[in-house]
Amino acid sequence: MQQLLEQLPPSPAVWCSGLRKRYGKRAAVDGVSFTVGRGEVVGLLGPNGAGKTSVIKMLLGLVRPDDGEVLLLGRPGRDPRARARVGYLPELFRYQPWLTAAEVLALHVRLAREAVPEPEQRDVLGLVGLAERAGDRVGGFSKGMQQRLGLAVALVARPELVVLDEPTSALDPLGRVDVRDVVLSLRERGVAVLLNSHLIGEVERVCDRVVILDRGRVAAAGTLAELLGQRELRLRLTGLTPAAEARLAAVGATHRAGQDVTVTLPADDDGATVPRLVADLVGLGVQVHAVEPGRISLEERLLGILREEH
Ligand SMILES: Nc1ncnc2c1ncn2[C@@H]1O[C@H](COP(=O)(O)OP(=O)(O)OP(=O)(O)O)[C@@H](O)[C@H]1O
Repeated sequence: MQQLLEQLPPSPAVWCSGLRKRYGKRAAVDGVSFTVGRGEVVGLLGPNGAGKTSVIKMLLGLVRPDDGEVLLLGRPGRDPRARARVGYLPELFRYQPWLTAAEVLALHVRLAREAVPEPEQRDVLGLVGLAERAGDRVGGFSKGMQQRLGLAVALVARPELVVLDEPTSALDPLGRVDVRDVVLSLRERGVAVLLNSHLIGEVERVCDRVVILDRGRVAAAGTLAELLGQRELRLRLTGLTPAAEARLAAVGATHRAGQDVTVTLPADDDGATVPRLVADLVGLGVQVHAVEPGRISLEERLLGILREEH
């Protein structure tokens, strides 16, 4: 039996099915199902009031769903053994103002019952850019510094799943880049991340998959490639010859308007198509004035999906 269990693929980091929550007459969450695989970074997007925070709170057992099931790391969401392996940065939070940053981390390590040695705790403070403030009381921290500390709290007890609710709302542009790097390094280490953010560019840069909520329901979900569809390449070229035109057509459907040429890139492009095409065009005597990706942005796609729904 044990052997059989070991052969099973690891259960997803998050699995939820049919989640529902009503507040009075209003359905805040109305049948939401999705998964976050191990080591996967999934973005939760949607307009204000779509139900994102309610979903996150139900996943973490902080709000009791009216209906639906949650499994975290293969265990029921309310199981403390599952919760101990989950790092959470809430949307709104306050740490004890009389504690220092290092003391807040030590407290959360104790709460998670994980033996994280002090140097490792200090490294986590360094990771979020608070190394020099470890001994300072949290009461004197700016909002952005509190948010960085919140991120450190979410990371410190070696979680297998990290849930970040608006992790960069108080951060300056540099801080946002730091958070992006943190998320990417979590993914590299096989830690799953569920990220709720209004910053679509941020989601687009770090997420493998996106779940779009609207009025309590999943309006769309998929990988960025699935949601954004086929990619295009826009080129500005002069000196096109029939041979160069044939080379362009070999990549995919082409559309030409004067010097501007649009080519559809193959769905399985491994990143080598564009540099090879440009090198070949130059080799064929074409002058390449501009090359730019023509993929629609996640923001455009999100607005399109939400408009269709309303
Ligand atoms: N404790 C509560 N009592 C009453 N209504 C609530 C409560 N929590 C959430 N709601 C309602 O549920 C709906 C979803 O709220 P939720 O905070 O989950 O949205 P959200 O997508 O996280 O929004 P935002 O992007 O503005 O943070 C809203 O209509 C909100 O008013």
